[in-house]
Amino acid sequence: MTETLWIHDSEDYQCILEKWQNTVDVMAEACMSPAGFIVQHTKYGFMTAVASSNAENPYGTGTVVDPDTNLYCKRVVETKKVLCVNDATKDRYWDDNPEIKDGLIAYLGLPIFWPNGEMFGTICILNFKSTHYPMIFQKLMFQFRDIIEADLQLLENNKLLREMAIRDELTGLYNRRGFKDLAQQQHKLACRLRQSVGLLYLDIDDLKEINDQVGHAAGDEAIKATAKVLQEALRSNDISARIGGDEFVAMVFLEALDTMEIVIERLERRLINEKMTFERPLSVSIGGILVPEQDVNFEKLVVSADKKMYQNKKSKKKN
Ligand SMILES: Nc1nc2c(ncn2[C@@H]2O[C@H](COP(=O)(O)OP(=O)(O)OP(=O)(O)O)[C@@H](O)[C@H]2O)c(=O)[nH]1
Repeated sequence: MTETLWIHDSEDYQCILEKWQNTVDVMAEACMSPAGFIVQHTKYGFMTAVASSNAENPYGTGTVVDPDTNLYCKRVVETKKVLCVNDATKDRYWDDNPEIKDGLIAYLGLPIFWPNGEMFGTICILNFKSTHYPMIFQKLMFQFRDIIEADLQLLENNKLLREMAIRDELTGLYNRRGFKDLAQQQHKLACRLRQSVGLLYLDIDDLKEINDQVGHAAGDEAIKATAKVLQEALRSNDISARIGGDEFVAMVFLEALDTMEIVIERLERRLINEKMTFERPLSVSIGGILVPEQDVNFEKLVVSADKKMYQNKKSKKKN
């Protein structure tokens, strides 16, 4: 959740930033402050996610400051507590604070937390003159902080729900819906780049037998092991999904020297060598087809790849 990404770079947060702008403007006006901010903190530093739009505010939205800079907000992030500075020029601690150089000598700020309790950043107001902030300002800012944290919770919940709709719970791979959406997008990109694309269909051999003879947990282990091999053996831009009980698909982007046979052989080698806790090698049948450039119907392509897989499974059973 708290990956070190700026919320500014995430599409999910664009809708909320507009609302936060109004919040910060109202907060600055109500607290008679020339500069109010919501600041995000990541390992890359501090960013003014939103800056109040007062004409005299020296810092605009999107200003990034190095993580080691002795900002007022840095102190809030370190202590995870409210910070009230009436006049920073009277305290040597702030000698190297760059905000003083810009005239902002008074500060009132509170920490903001992500829903999982990690630090998000701060909400704060600053002033050009020595200021004794009345308690009502602090109360007001706590209220605004609660609104911001509720927004973060809502957005993270939405992200989680969206993620759950496209992911398979057991393996963490995409499910059928997630695969279809992403594969369609990536296929278009590959066509533009004139890159060949393959579609693989994988089906675990005799999973019913494993379930019946060794137990359902062993069956689950075989499914998870197959998913792990797909994740590890394919490239990061290839797309893997579990689309049924013991059925998987993968869209692979073939590099110049790769052929689909080479990719399939690599997968087969990795699968057979995968260590299981039960006395049986992991055996998976694979079928692959090349994806045409035009008019792609993924449902039909998956059926074709499935047929190819089935031929391979039949020929294995004969041997
Ligand atoms: N352990 C476990 N088993 C599952 C899961 N989903 C489906 N299965 C089982 O997977 C088995 C698949 O059986 P089949 O389709 O007959 O395939 P198979 O036994 O692998 O036989 P072949 O495909 O012919 O090699 C069924 O018994 C399902 O109950 C799951 O999430 N966990």
